[in-house]
Amino acid sequence: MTGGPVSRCHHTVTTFGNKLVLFGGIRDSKPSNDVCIFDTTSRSWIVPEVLGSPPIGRHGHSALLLNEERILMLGGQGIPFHDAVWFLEVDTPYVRKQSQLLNTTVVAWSKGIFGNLPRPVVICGPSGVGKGTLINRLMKDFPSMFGFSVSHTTRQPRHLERNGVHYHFTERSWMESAIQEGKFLESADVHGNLYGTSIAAVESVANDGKRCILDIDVQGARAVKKSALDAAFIFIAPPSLEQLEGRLRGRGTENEEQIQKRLKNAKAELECGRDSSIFNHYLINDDLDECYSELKRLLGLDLVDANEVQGANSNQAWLDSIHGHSAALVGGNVFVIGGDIDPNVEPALIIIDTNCIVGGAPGQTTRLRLVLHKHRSELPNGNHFVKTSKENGHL
Ligand SMILES: Nc1nc2c(ncn2[C@@H]2O[C@H](COP(=O)(O)OP(=O)(O)O)[C@@H](O)[C@H]2O)c(=O)[nH]1
Ligand SMILES: Nc1ncnc2c1ncn2[C@@H]1O[C@H](COP(=O)(O)OP(=O)(O)O)[C@@H](O)[C@H]1O
Repeated sequence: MTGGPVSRCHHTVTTFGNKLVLFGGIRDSKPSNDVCIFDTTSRSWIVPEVLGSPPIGRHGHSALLLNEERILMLGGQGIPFHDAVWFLEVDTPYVRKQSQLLNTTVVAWSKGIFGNLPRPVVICGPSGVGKGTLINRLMKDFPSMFGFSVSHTTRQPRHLERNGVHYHFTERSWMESAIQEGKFLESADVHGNLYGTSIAAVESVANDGKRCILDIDVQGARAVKKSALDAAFIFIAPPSLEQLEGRLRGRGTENEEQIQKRLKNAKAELECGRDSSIFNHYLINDDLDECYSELKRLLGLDLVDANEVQGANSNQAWLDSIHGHSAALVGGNVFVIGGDIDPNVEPALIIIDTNCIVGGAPGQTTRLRLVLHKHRSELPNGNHFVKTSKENGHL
């Protein structure tokens, strides 16, 4: 509890049950991204635990509660189109679970995306099967399309492995407390070391508009399957255990004891790979080029020229820097009226459909849909379109 948030202006306040959720505004002359909650029953302020990577600070945005579970934050001065929609989850299953775990009030950020973002890809398979080789090739051929989820691990770095690129190499005690604090999407003991995917790792790839690739073990795959992350699961198997052993030895990164441990674990992993309730696809990495072609086919890349792939959503500017507008919710449609989109562009009417949204924290919220976007000159009766539409009974 505190005496209340620092004074500000151009923020929003949204009602949620008996609480008021305050977000953003100009604070100390800068756009803010903090979240404060006022409990109207106890008349006290709560500073919640905020999960997920937050949006950059904003002011002049609008906020609407959807389905009594998440607040849609829209626009803000100087905020580009691709960053204009964010959701602050206040009572989703994820938030409820994290609140229980952390025994405090929790809210969680999730970025809103128009249309479908390709699903993240989970790649699984025994040590030495060629996962890293295939993923490296994919990242090299399609750098603007894929981003690697950099896991945390307590294992020692190998020669040429770089901290923050291949893994975040970490102390076990640090990682265990971060897991307790809910910062990890999943974590598992693998071959005697702790590995885990942080929520920040997945979000940072998704926030760059890229398709996230996760290289995780079968325990991790099981946990991700149960999470809100709507991923595609691919298992890579070796042609035989003998060839797997040959590749592991050939790589020369493990000692004999570690090789034996990895080969022993490989048998159970290979059985799990056949579990169609987890894995959508099962690939055998015999000939590397063939396996890579098959992987590309599964990911819909077989007809794509690697040189031509660009980032998503680059030319949609209709929500660019919208601020000072008002927004209202009718049947899952967000009606956005007015607002300074650009000093040279007149206010508009925008309708955004939220009925089909999927995903959410930890990760993005996708399938927002633009229903209508009109400039003022295109609306009936110019200046008075709100009044006129009320009279007409529709917007
Ligand atoms: N559950 C989980 N497994 C991971 C994660 N990162 C890597 N792994 C798995 O841990 C295992 C060992 O990885 P690594 O030490 O890099 O050895 P390698 O697979 O032999 O190259 C592999 O099966 C990886 O897929 C993670 O974040 N979570
Ligand atoms: N299809 C293949 N045929 C032969 N060797 C392969 C093949 N795929 C990968 N390799 C080699 O096997 C070793 C292990 O591959 P790696 O990508 O490190 O496996 P993982 O990431 O699954 O542990 C590497 O030396 C790699 O060059």
